[in-house]
Amino acid sequence: MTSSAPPLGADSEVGALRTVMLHRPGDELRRLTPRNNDQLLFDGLPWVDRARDEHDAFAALLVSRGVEVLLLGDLLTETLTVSGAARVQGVSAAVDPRRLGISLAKELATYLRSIPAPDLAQILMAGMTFDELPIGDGDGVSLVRRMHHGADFVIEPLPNLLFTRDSSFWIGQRVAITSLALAARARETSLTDLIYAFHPRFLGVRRAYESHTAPVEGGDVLLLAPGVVAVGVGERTTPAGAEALARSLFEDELAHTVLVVPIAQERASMHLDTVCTMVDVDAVVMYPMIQHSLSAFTIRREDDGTGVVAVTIKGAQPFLEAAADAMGIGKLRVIDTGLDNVTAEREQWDDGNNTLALAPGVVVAYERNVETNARLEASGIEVLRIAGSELGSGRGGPRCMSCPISRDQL
Ligand SMILES: NC(=O)NCCC[C@H](N)C(=O)O
Repeated sequence: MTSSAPPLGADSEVGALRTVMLHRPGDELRRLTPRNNDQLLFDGLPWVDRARDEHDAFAALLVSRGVEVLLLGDLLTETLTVSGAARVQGVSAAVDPRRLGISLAKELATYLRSIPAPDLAQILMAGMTFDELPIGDGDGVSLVRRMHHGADFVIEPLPNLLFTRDSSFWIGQRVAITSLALAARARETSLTDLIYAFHPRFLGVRRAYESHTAPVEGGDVLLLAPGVVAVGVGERTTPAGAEALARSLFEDELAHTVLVVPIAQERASMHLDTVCTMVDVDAVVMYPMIQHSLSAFTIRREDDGTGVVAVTIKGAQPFLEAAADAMGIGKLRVIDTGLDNVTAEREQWDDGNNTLALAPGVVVAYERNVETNARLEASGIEVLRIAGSELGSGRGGPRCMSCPISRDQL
């Protein structure tokens, strides 16, 4: 780390953002077809060049506001360049003998370990088809090769890498590599794991939620205030994941209170951050349809002075009340996405609630959510608008597309 780099870590969603990890859309998005887009968790087929333009504009906006932008693809290439162990691990997570058979898997793994780092990074992100297999079928006896269609994947692509918030998140000075619930995304964490383990920028960084496997996705984790974390439980993060995360955060003294928040198990609200994000130290933007029904179980770390971590569970009670209590504020202000149900539902679907705070009261939002953005501004929030017509087809907004690596402490 250079001496001028800001300290790593985050204790809130709104402290001034210093460093963020984004993923510039790449060839993994060109893998999407009408036949696989549902399975790969996209609602349509993005126009990739335009998505990249939109993303470049997002990154440029952050840079213009003094934020250091790190790109996942660059970090991965640098990691694979400096570390042989990273290569071995990355390849073994991508090459699956159960799918390819032992001989093809072995041959492919040997080949991949030998290619230049940028090419390997590209394959680990964008995958590979049988047509693209770089090794010949020698004596022509690979049943796997004969029986697969040329367009089938030898290595599945990772189009959802774009949503860097989900595959890792920082809490305190530690990073958590998450455990993604769905097959289409599971391998993403093998890449964030490599980056944080082997990239020189992150040497010495300690882990949170280490070695836990119950599903926890970063989009479900909201750092409400220093020591206070909300965890959504729904389509992705499971009750077991929330419980394990809470215990782990307590043991590492990264939190004293965790609010576990049930959310509808459906695509529109796949993560807590699709219905609620923080826009100021005491304010959230929230989908109005859930404002009065959202509840929370409050789990607290009890310290009896013996060093043994005990927990208490309270609830469920209304989320807004539980949050304000835990944060030690009288009231959590709510800015909602509109009174008209149809507009609110449309803007929630288009990630109106999924804003990224650059500082208290300053957020990045998709321009298309006109009503939500107007309501944010009417409440005194500065809204920096970005285009997202193509980026949005994966159903994620500015918060989903960013993993804050360094924020000023509150
Ligand atoms: N935090 C988020 O809500 N991330 C958006 C993830 C979208 C992605 N297509 C997914 O379904 O996982």
